[in-house]
Amino acid sequence: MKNAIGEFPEGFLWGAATAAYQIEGAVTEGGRGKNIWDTFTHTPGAIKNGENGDIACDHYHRWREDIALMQQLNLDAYRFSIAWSRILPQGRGTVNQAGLDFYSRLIDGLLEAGIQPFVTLYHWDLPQALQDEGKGWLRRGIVEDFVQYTDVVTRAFGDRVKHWTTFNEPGVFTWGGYVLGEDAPGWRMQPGAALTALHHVFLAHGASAQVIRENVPQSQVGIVLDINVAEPASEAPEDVAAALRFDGMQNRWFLDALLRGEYPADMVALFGEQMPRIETGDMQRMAVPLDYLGINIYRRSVIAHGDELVPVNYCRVLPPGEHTLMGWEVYPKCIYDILKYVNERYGPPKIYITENGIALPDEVSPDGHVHDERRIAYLRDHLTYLQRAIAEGVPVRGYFVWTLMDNFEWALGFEPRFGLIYVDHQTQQRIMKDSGYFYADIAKKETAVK
Ligand SMILES: OC[C@H]1NNC[C@@H](O)[C@@H]1O
Repeated sequence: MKNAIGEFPEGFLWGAATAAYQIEGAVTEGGRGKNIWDTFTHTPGAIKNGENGDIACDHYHRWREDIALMQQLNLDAYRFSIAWSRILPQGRGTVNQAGLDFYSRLIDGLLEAGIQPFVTLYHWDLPQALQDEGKGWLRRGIVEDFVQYTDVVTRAFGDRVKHWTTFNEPGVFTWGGYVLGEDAPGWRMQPGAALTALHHVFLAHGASAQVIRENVPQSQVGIVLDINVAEPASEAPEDVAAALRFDGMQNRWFLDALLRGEYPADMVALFGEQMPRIETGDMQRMAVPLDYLGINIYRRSVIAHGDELVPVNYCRVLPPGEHTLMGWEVYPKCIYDILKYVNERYGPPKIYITENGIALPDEVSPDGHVHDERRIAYLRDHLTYLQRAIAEGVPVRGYFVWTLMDNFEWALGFEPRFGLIYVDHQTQQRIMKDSGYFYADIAKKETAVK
């Protein structure tokens, strides 16, 4: 298919992405159980401006309106996550039928609108009961809980949902949750805990993939990683070494484990005593064949030696130039670089860009529109580099903008606006931004030539 950016493969999917806790709200409705982000966002000082996702975009009640907006965007696909605690309020055991019913209606609505559902099983919102019982992902038994959750959901929706992502950005919610303290459950400087949690997440990923394939004929199974090419800030040996360590932590730890069944030796040596307990067969259990790799990419990583974040000892250098509201550099070539990096080293069968977007201080102009020219430029420039990588043979089969509509940006609250659609979080009014119209034109199918 051809559009204003260039030529894309036939069947290329144009999508947008969201996550349950960031958009749904209705945290005490429909039988939903508490999760660790409910707890974390109500912890004083945890979230900027003391904000939380109790209401968020009220998507739980407005999902029909939101599907209509997806149709205006000409979306082929919509990536969203299911809240585990809506399905199993206590994390295991009794199933909440109202939770299944909500997602069933949403999925039917998407299919009626001609939009393919791409489901993420876990986008950070662990049922609080599992955290309380045994520290959540630190308990190896949680793998069985995740298997039960996978089984319930894939039996319920496998007749209509074919694309299943097990986890979104496992590195972010473990490193953020156990080292940086920026994500739930908010622990700090526990790298050993992060690595143990991550090991159990990897095991849960492998076990979940097996269940998905048993329950869903013709399923496509993947995982979503936030990988990022590391560039040394200088040619100084300590910066080059730091960039290699960063590459090991940010990229090879995940790609080697999940695609090759081994942790990278240099990082195993570096982590030493912090390494998780690995039982015989673990590495084979996690490295199940994948139908696709999801890549979330926003920026490049310029890395120098640092005294913090022991033992990886790196710090990010922010180059001059344009930056986003997240403090991230705008560097469109990052999407080309990461795709070439992954394809040349690991050669996954299929790749989706599962998140790419920019946080801006969007405002509604007096004319009632949101003129977000910077987002249009960001999308255009990244898509141009994406098209170049595809033309050079990288098997990218779809692209999802982060995000459909302005939503709850975790520890930063609602201030960073990433959406193609503006949301007034007081009134819940939705306004298509100029970038939404731009993207709708990109995604529009060529009208058949009569
Ligand atoms: O920071 C922007 C996004 N990054 N990936 C995970 C999403 O939940 C975030 O909102």
